[in-house]
Amino acid sequence: MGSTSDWETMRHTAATLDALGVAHETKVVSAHRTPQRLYDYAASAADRGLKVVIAGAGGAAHLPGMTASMTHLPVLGVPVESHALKGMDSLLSIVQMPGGIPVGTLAIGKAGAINAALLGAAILALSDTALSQRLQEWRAAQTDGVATDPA
Ligand SMILES: Nc1c(C(=O)O)ncn1[C@@H]1O[C@H](COP(=O)(O)O)[C@@H](O)[C@H]1O
Repeated sequence: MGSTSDWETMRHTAATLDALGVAHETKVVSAHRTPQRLYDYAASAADRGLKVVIAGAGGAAHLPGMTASMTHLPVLGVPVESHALKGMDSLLSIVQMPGGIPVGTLAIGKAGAINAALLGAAILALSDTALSQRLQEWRAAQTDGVATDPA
């Protein structure tokens, strides 16, 4: 994530990955404030054994796109809700990538943070049958938890 202030949103990604039993690391890396850290992180990600990168950032959210430019791993972008523009700036700056360098863009805020974890897990589950089973169980539990009555 681009800042420690994004953790309030991105903790939902981490919590969902924990619930699914997906190993992960959490780091603060900013394309703007720590460009060398971003370069080192993105350029070494695949060699370090990472499989998917989830990048959350707000405002002028260049982090996901710049990460995607330096790794061939799938990059999922979470637009963190900004104060001034309610995350529309984050969304548009993540989703409008030039052709050739894709970022899989999720929804603004908490829902996007949760869904990034679920989508990342689904990618990993293509080659991990135990994770695929856990993901299906998670989905079934969610379905079971939806009430039929509103109150
Ligand atoms: N969008 C980016 C990038 C980046 O894209 O590299 N680095 C920090 N930020 C964002 O700035 C916002 C405000 O950060 P502060 O709360 O630290 O001022 C955060 O949402 C962060 O993701």
